[in-house]
Amino acid sequence: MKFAIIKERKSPLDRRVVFSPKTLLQIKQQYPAVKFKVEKSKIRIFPDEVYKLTGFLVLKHVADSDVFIGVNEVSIDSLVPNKSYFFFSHTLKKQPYNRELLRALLDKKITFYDHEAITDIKQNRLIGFGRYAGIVGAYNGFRAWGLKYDSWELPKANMLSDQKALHAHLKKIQLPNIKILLTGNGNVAKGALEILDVLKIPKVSIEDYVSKTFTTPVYCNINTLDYNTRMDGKAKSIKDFFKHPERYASTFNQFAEHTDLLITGHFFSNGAPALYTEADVKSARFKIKVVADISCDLNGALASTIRTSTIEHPFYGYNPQTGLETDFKAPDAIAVMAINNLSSELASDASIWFGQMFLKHVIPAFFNNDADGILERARMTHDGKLTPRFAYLQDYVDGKE
Ligand SMILES: NC(=O)c1ccc[n+]([C@@H]2O[C@H](COP(=O)([O-])OP(=O)(O)OC[C@H]3O[C@@H](n4cnc5c(N)ncnc54)[C@H](O)[C@@H]3O)[C@@H](O)[C@H]2O)c1
Repeated sequence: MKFAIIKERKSPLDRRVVFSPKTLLQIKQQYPAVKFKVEKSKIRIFPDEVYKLTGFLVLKHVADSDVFIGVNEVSIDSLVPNKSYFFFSHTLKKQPYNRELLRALLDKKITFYDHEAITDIKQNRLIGFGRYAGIVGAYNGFRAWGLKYDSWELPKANMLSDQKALHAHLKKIQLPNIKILLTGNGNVAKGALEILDVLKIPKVSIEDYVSKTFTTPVYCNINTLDYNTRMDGKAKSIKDFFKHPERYASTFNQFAEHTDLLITGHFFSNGAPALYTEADVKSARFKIKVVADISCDLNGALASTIRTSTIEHPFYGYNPQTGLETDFKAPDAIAVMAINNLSSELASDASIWFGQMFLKHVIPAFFNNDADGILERARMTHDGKLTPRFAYLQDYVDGKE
C-alpha cells in the first residue's frame, strides 16, 4: 500500500498536515510494509528537509500512490481518478460551496473517506482538530476581552511556539469577576475546558450561574438540552432532538442575561433553533459582550456571527441595535471571534495530535481488514456512488437541495 501526504492547496494557506515526520517514522516502525511519499510543500509547518532527514521521499509528483492524505478540501483539478483520498470535504452538512467537489469525487470514481466521518461504532468522532480549535478559540476569547477593555494584551496564538507558551501568557492575566458560558461537550468544548483549567476558573452549576453573583470569575458548561425545550411541552431527549430539532425552541436567553463571555463548542445541526436571534440581542437584558464562536456556524445559530473572521483579523464587532458590523472596541459592540480554522494557529501541536489519532484509529484498519469497520463507516464515495450511509447526500449532489 503506497500512501502520499499531499500538500495543502486551499486558500488561506494552511500549515497543518496529518503526519509530522516523527509520526510517519512511528508508522514505518509499526508497519514496515507501508510506503509513504511526501508531496513537496513550501508552507507545511514541518519543512520538507525534516521529512527527508527522517528518511522519507519528498517529491513534486506523488500521483502514483494509492491513498492520498490531506487536511483541507483538495482542488478538483488535482484529484487523481480511481484513487483513495482522506481529507475534510465539508460536505456532510450539504455545504453549497463544496457540492462540485463531491460531484468530482463521484465522477472521478474516487474512494473518499472524510476525516469527519471517522467514528467508532456509536458514531463518536475519533479524530479531528476540535481539541486544538477549543484551546485556541478559548484563548482568543480571553485575548479579545483584554483588547476590548484595554485590560491586557495577549499575543496571537500563531506567534507562539506551542501550547505551553500559550499557557504561560494566559497565566499572567488578571480576570475580572466575569461569568463565562461554554456550550458543548465534544472535543472543542474539552479543548476550551483545558484553557479554563489553566486559568483556574471555578465551575458553577446552572442554578448558581443564573441566580448568584460571585466574587471571582466563574464558568458554566451547558449542552443542547440545557438551552432547548420542546415546543409542545413533552419530555425532551437528545435522541429526539437529533431527529427532530424543528420541534424545539431555544431557551438560551436565560443564560445570555447572565453571561459576559460566551465560548461556543456545541454542534449545531440543520433545522435546530438559533441559540439567540437578532431580536434577542436587541433586548436590554442581553448581556454578552464577547463571543468566541468556535462552533462558527453561519446559518443563524448566533445572530452576532455575521461572517467568519481570519487568523490575520480575528475580531469584529456586532452592533446589536443595527445588526451591522462595527469596531469590536465600540462600547455597545459585541466582540466576535469566528475563525473557522483555529487549530492552524497552533499548527505544530495540532498536527502532531491529529496524526497520533490517525495512527491509532485509522492506520491499523489497512492491516487488519478493517476489523472495526472504521474505513467502512468513513467511506463516503466508492466506484462513482455514495455509500449507503451517505445516500442522504444524493439530492444535494443532484442539485435538488
Ligand atoms: N472553528 C474551528 O476551527 C472549528 C474546528 C473544529 C470544530 N469546529 C466546530 O465545532 C463544533 C463542535 O465540534 P467538536 O469537534 O467538538 O465535535 P464532536 O464531534 O467532538 O462533538 C459534537 C457533540 O455534538 C453532539 N451532537 C452530534 N449531533 C448533534 C446534533 N444533531 N445536535 C446537537 N448535538 C449533536 C455529539 O453528541 C457531541 O457531543 C462543530 O460544529 C464543528 O464544526 C470548529
